[in-house]
Amino acid sequence: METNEVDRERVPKHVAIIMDGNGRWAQRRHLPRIAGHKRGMNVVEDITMAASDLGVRVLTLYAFSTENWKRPTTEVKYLMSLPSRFFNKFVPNLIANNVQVRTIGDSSQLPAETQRAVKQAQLDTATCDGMILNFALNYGSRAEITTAAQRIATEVQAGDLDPAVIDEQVLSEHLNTAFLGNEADPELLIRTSGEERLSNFLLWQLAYSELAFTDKLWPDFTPADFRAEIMAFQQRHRRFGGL
Ligand SMILES: CCc1cc(N2CCCCCC2)n2ncc(-c3ccc(F)cc3)c2n1
Repeated sequence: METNEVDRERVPKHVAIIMDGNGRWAQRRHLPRIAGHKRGMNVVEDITMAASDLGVRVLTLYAFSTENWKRPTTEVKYLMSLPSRFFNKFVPNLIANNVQVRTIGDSSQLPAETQRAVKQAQLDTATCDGMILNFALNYGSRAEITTAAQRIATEVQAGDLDPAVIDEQVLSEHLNTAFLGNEADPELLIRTSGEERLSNFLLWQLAYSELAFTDKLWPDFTPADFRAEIMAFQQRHRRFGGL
């Protein structure tokens, strides 16, 4: 049965998004690339509210990859100012909607001001027990898995871990997403701008996820587009009287 409403009983618990197309959006309008990133930041708040309203438990957003350092210095500098801009503008609304901010990735390499803003936002929202808004910052999945392997090997070497007990659960517990427990693996990945690649994002966690690719550029992605992706996900999982 087709429907034009989201079934709130079957909303994916964890949704991950690769927010692509910001530079292209600006170029099509003969604007500087950073105009696309600025617009994209406002879309982050719109989609965060839409996801929270639908009852999504975890929303993971790929904000800055380990590969993004290769971009022009001026663009990286602007990107690194966005967390502060985001929180100055949206923290009151996040708290009003009980949204908790978390991050994954190696934040130690970010500028001090960026780290400060992110740490402050996590402190300000630590008691919120609604949706978790999880920013992937200076994140790379292969680096995450490599670090997990190194940590497991160190525990074995120290005699704290028997190699015989190393299973998928043990590896998951050593990933950045371990704090998400049973909700660490996204049920749905959305990537905007028409690119159909994972780009070193959550490679372990996405093993069984539905992958949705839309041609919409991130700055043009609306709450209605987000709800349409959730409905499409539910259509893929529609029950025909079975389990
Ligand atoms: C650090 C790069 C970056 C880029 C970026 N863009 C640019 C590229 C993607 C589209 C969205 C806008 N956003 N948008 C929000 C944040 C943000 C990150 C952490 C945080 F705790 C709060 C907000 C952000 N961060």
